[in-house]
Amino acid sequence: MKRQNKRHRKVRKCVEGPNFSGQHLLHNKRIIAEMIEIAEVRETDTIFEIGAGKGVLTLPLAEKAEKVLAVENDPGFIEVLRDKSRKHANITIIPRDIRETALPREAYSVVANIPYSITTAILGKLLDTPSALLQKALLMVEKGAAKRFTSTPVVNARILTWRMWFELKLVREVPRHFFSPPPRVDSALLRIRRRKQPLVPHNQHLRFRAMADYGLKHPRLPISEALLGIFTPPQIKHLVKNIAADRNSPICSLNEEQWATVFMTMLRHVEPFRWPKGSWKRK
Ligand SMILES: C[S@@+](CC[C@H](N)C(=O)[O-])C[C@H]1O[C@@H](n2cnc3c(N)ncnc32)[C@H](O)[C@@H]1O
Repeated sequence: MKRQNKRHRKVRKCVEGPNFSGQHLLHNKRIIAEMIEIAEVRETDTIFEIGAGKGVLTLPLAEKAEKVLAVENDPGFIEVLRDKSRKHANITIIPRDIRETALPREAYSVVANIPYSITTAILGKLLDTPSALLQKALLMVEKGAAKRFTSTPVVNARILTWRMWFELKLVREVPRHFFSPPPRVDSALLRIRRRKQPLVPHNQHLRFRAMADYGLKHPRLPISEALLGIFTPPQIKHLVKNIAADRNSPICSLNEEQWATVFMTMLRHVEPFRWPKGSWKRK
């Protein structure tokens, strides 16, 4: 271990513009064991680990899963990982930036203590395309981010769209002293599960996103005003009755099931030229 750390420091010195971003390594054995347990890793699982660091999660994951694909972009950590995983034929190290790494082409789950500075980019990569092969994920994230992804009412169209296909839950808060060095923010475990029944069909995700962007442009606007460009006033009257909502309530008060009904009603009863056009770009 000492030898590896020395080597790590040595390798770091040779790297141009070292990347220290988000390098808060887990050192608490209890939370590592808990993460593996909450993630419900099975022996047939392919685990995609984002930001493997020195492998504190990688090695126990490899004991449980069929294989682990460990993404890491710090050359020093990659070398430590290579050393440590020598005896584990089921670990593949992917020495790349996660933002430029292709997702697995087989069904996979994610277990990771991710770099917090690119949380939204990582979530977007995993969740923006709902028909992809992601089965479930357990991510260590900043507590504030976990709250934003899981809170109600939903004011963000992208997060609402994810929730049509995935259930997101903050499962536990994690104190700063479980990390070395401790981050400046509190952390939490975010569990993501694919819904057994998606609330709207997968192939409609871009169209749903366009409608969500339109509807949530001003989240506090009354339902009847926020949806007026899509539905006619008589259609809105039927719609609010159908979803048991008050036409004067803010549009952001709708839950995921109500949004699904709004969307399916639009597809069935509104002429396509009135459907909002997607103007969003993937970040
Ligand atoms: C919070 S640390 C977690 C390390 C390890 N999994 C642990 O729990 O101890 C995040 C890791 O992500 C790596 N990382 C940061 N940015 C990355 C990127 N863009 N692509 C891949 N890995 C990245 C860092 O080098 C670091 O090892």
